[in-house]
Amino acid sequence: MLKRIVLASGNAGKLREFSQLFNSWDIEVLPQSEFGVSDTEETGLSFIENALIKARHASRISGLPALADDSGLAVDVLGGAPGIYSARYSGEGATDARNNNKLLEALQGIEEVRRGASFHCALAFVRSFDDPVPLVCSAQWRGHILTEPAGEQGFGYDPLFFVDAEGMTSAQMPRELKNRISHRAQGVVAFETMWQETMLGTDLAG
Ligand SMILES: O=c1nc[nH]c2c1ncn2[C@H]1C[C@H](O)[C@@H](COP(=O)(O)OP(=O)(O)OP(=O)(O)O)O1
Ligand SMILES: [Mg+2]
Repeated sequence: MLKRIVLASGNAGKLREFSQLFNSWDIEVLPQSEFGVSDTEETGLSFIENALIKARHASRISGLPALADDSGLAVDVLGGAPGIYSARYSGEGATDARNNNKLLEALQGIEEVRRGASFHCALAFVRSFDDPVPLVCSAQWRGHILTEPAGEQGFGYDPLFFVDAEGMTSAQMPRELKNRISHRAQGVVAFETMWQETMLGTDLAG
């Protein structure tokens, strides 16, 4: 039996990472665009709520189980901003470049030791749009925000996110490294544990 789930995201950077993160899984993870699912409003007040909203929306339209990622960057000295508003940080027509510029402006004059930040990733999986027992989990990744961008890999805030343990930004990491240690990578590990505890033996997971 073909096991297919919809990946409820329109972000090309995330989709690239998920295709590697789910590479070894015995399921087909297909982007929502293949089912004509477009973005929905992210009205939640937390990463987890927004992940659930996106997963339910994609499942409703595709008729398939769906997995969503809601993620973002929380900067300590900004009280956790931009947080769940990371993608919309620079307002109407926001792009990664504008968001990064706005972040640099917000942190102007702030010394390195006070530039700590975390990437957050919430994952939500629903078997159907009205699934009363979704699988949800989340993970964080610690770093600090540089004063200028470095690196070409990845997406979003990666060029500004310096990971001290690796001595480089997440945009300077080879794809394999980021996909071993990132908030999203850790989230998928947590998700896999829940998946094995609840889904194995069901139709979906075989
Ligand atoms: O590994 C990452 N490296 C760099 N930046 C990242 C990462 N992970 C999330 N981010 C940033 C991008 C975006 O500014 C926001 C996610 O917003 P978020 O609403 O979850 O995603 P999105 O709107 O781009 O696509 P979608 O909602 O269709 O999944 O956090
Ligand atoms: Mg979004």
